[in-house]
Amino acid sequence: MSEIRLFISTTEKNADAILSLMTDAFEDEGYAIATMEIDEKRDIWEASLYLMMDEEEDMRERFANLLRPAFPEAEIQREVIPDVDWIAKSLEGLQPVHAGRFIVHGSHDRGKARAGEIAIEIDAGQAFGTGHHGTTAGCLEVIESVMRARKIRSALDLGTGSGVLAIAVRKLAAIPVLATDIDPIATKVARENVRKNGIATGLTLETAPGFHHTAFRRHGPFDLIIANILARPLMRMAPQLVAHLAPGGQVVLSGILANQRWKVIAAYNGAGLRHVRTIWRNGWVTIHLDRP
Ligand SMILES: C[S@@+](CC[C@H](N)C(=O)[O-])C[C@H]1O[C@@H](n2cnc3c(N)ncnc32)[C@H](O)[C@@H]1O
Repeated sequence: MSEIRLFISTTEKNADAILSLMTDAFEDEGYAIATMEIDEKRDIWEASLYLMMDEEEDMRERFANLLRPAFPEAEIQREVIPDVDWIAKSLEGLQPVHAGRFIVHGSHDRGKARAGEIAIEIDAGQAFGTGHHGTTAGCLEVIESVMRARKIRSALDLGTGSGVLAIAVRKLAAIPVLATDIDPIATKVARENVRKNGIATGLTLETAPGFHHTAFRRHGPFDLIIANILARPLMRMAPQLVAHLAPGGQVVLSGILANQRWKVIAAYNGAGLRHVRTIWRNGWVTIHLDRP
């Protein structure tokens, strides 16, 4: 058995319809994953279907039959994904990651930032958030664009993990940032990373589940709330999260799979927010919403 990728270049207009066709047709088979990868700068949208199967088997015809009625021009490409060398992969995982203007790196890669890049030093520890995951990278990109376009005076990073996103906000602007995590190990790791990044003041770390801590009332309401958790808890906490958002505030949510995004957006629309933009990174989406 090998991993095969069938993929098709498309446009923003057709992306949703193609992804839905793929998910509906193949998801019950258990071995297929449909994802959308987007290169926004070059406006390239690529819908991919990953399948585990014999290398000789070719599903292109079945895939083409599915797409042809709506997309007769669609050209399906196929590649065999080489077996993963996990040692090489784990070393690759230690390489610096570029997301927007940020470069997230370990201590061994200090000084690798190029002119204009903002360096964040995170050593892989027991907390999530080295920048390699599509959710973290997506958040970093959206945070940068939100903070470039709007005046943000305070921020909350809920589910801070390694502290990477809170550190990113603080590196963009000298504003007060509250960063919380349900996991005390994460807040300990984050504290160490905050120190390593030379942030001595203005970033408060607390261990708290959801919004259960007096710090939220003390520091809020916030102009920017970032939460990279998962779709279900994000949907559950929509009313509370919005209650801590200042008028005109901005929200960045991640930890959401492509096919869960409409439910998350609906939950936040119901709580009074407006959808601004969604970006895809490695099969995960990051959503930007605001309070009109
Ligand atoms: C996917 S990690 C994100 C880490 C980091 N913010 C990033 O973007 O890389 C999610 C973090 O949220 C924390 N978390 C999960 N549920 C939470 C909750 N209800 N309240 C606070 N933190 C939570 C987890 O412990 C974990 O550290």
